[in-house]
Amino acid sequence: MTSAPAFLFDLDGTLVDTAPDLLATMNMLLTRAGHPPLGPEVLRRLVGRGARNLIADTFKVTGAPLAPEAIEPLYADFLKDYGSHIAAASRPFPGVVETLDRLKAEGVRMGVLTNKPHPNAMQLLTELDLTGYFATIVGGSKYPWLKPDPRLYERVLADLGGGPAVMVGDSITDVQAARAGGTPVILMSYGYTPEPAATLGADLVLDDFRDVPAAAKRLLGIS
Ligand SMILES: O=C(O)COP(=O)(O)O
Ligand SMILES: [Mg+2]
Repeated sequence: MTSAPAFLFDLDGTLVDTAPDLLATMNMLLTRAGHPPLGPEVLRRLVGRGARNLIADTFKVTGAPLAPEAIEPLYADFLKDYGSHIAAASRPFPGVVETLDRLKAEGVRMGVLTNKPHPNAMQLLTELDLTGYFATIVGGSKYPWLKPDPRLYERVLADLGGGPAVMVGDSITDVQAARAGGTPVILMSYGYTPEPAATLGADLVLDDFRDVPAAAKRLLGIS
């Protein structure tokens, strides 16, 4: 038995730097529609509220907001294109794999809770050989809710067997989800968010993923 808490990890901007392949897909959709491409810094401000919101926001910042009925066909194109190169350039952030290895060796329960469409999340984690760390993986289209809906958080906590848990993410939806679920939340400073992570109300902001296990234990008062 371990005294460690369970961990719920966000995916994009927390475990994996997905910006390069997301950028390629968004720029394909934009240029095909006759709009200028986005730069990486703009994209990094828009990721985190699911693919449909990413499509709507991406077109909005190019000066060409979409009619609501235009989003669904673009979502279908997004899934197809993104799935064809999802891990071409996307890689785990520094320290992620070694930390997951360590936590797994300690018998810690871990899950992924992401607003990324569920098939994309499964494919990405499979191609990067990361699925084996997680007892549960919940992507944005698995249930009819996105983060920060508390029903989603409850499901994932239940999947992990209850008990103390910590959310590790990069954006405001991660903070709101954890608050609704009553668990502490750590944000990674290198992630995707329009506002600096330090302003989002997390219990702690970390620069290095390797510091997550010790910080989580401190937050929960576990030695
Ligand atoms: O919005 C997305 O597609 C990814 O979001 P995530 O940060 O919840 O993984
Ligand atoms: Mg994120």
